[in-house]
Amino acid sequence: MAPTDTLTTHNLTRHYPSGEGVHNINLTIHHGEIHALVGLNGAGKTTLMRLLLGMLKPDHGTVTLLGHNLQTTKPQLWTHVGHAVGTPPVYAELTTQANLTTAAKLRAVPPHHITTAVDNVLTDLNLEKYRHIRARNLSAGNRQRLGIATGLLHHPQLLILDEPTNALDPAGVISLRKVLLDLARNGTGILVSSHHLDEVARVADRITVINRGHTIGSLQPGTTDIEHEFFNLVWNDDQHRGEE
Ligand SMILES: Nc1ncnc2c1ncn2[C@@H]1O[C@H](COP(=O)(O)OP(=O)(O)OP(=O)(O)O)[C@@H](O)[C@H]1O
Repeated sequence: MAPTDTLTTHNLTRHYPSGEGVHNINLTIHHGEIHALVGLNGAGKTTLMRLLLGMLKPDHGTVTLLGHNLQTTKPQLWTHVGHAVGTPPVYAELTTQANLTTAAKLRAVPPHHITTAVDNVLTDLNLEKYRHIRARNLSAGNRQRLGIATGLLHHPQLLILDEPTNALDPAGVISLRKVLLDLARNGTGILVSSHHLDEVARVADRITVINRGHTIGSLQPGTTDIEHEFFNLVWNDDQHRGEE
């Protein structure tokens, strides 16, 4: 693992009984980069992210996270990692503010900095007017904003977001884009999955394509016809794998 990497994987593999899963994934996320993961429904994006975060155990392969083997790492390491993968980790009965304060404590934000960290993320993700609303009464989009906010309010060194914009309105997409660019500018390595190629192409430094559980190539964020490039890669991979 180079000092510039926040995360590397080596031949990371997890098979489901159906034969699906992810196979021999070698991935790096550098400090300060936004690395996008794109693929069709069922390609393996969530499975891969869950493996990276220790939510699933691999059959083979390793994950090195901030220089530590994921299997043997100490709990303190997680204070440098943020994520929003799966159901937002929010407490339905707590207000937006109380959820964020709790998340800040769990992520070891110094006590004297918690109020500022919470206020900043409420502003950055336009949640200020929902500060005193219980999470169970938030709309789906605002609950997604809150889930993302709990994942990044401690300015982690590594941030992993699965489909963070799927419930967001255009204003939310723009707010999140700015937040991610600011974090990356300050050194956070970010892995973000999305179905929206145009959107990820605006923020990503690198785009990795995953298909049928394999990483099959990368796309250049500035490319004009990026969708065409994407479908070419997927189509060629499908032809190559046939009925495998
Ligand atoms: N717990 C599980 N048991 C068996 N198969 C699973 C399980 N979870 C996922 N799969 C299968 O593994 C494949 C990859 O699923 P995954 O959720 O990782 O894809 P994805 O790229 O995140 O898809 P989407 O874009 O639809 O969210 C799919 O075919 C899915 O049906």
